[in-house]
Amino acid sequence: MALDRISLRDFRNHAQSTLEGAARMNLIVGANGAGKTNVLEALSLLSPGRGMRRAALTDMVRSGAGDGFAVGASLVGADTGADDPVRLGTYTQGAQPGRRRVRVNGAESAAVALGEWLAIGWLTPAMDGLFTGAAQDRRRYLDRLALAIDPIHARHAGRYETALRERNRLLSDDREPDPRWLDAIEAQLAEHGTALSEGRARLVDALMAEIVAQPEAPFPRPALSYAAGGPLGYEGLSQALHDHRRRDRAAQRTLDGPHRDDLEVLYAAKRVPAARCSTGEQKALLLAITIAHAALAAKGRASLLLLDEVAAHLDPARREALFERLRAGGAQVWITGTELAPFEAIADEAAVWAVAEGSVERR
Ligand SMILES: Nc1ncnc2c1ncn2[C@@H]1O[C@H](COP(=O)(O)OP(=O)(O)OP(=O)(O)O)[C@@H](O)[C@H]1O
Repeated sequence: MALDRISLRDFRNHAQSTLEGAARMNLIVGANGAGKTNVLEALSLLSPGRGMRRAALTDMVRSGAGDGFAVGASLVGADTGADDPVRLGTYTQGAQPGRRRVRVNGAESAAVALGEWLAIGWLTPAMDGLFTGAAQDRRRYLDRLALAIDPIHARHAGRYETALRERNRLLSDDREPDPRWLDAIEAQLAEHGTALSEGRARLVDALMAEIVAQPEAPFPRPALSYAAGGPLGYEGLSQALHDHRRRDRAAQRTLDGPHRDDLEVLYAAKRVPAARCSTGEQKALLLAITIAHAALAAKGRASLLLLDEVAAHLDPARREALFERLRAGGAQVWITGTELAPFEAIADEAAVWAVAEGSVERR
């Protein structure tokens, strides 16, 4: 299962680009600012969520274009019982520029429907600070990985966020909150919060099982653990929320729950937290997680792996090892680079796409 034909209309600097006949390995090559990452970002929108850059939809529309953008792709080899490819598409319209629409086989669908066909993972230079940065980014990262495996995870995350905002609003109000209203909101928090924690913990377990099955060298093996930010289980969480109303009111925010979770990552062999590893080691740990996740995601559904500027920073031995693992995994891979030289080892088996000034040509 893989994408075969991809088209971008009025997306970033691409007026109309079509990639016909994508391979299992795809190299996107071009000068700085050519529009390579834009192709990856367009692909990332074929999953629920805000895409690889978490950008506003209006920023994605090509400057000067009149009526929104469109990204479409056909998925071949899916187990549908028919030979026809599955057509996936997402677009915006000028009349409602802030609304992303999704179509599956021509029928208007919810964004989560994309997740039933495709699991998409990515690694970008913007993620370099993941281990040293804010816990919120690691939670978001965990959720993105989890929703690629189980699209329903996104719904729990959304509902939890909504209920959390509502409880915090009530707690910071000057008036005493209505306890029955709090009961109802806390029931929502406990329900979706429990599903969220369970989804994150399940993901970490599954990732670890995949990681230990991979060879240790030359990428360091990460050890992941899920650090819960509140009591686990419906009863425990709803009781804590109920018992801590007074304290949370003083703090004007909710202090228990999965919005306080974190993902802890160690360089396993050294028992050193990832945040204290070198830049190169951190990148290698992230790559190891990314590859393990793609392998996990490829079970049962088409899996796409988007690697933005990843190869240039690896020494030749690690680069070769990366290609080896990508070959062994089941994901369709998209890698960007400013030149072809670092990819010589896979240039024969890969489709090479040359990008220049927002247009794409097959080499
Ligand atoms: N909405 C938009 N309309 C038109 N052009 C845009 C839009 N958004 C971004 N761009 C342009 O797209 C170009 C950047 O494309 P992209 O990020 O894909 O580059 P790249 O090929 O990955 O480059 P690098 O190698 O430097 O990372 C920039 O020139 C930027 O100004």
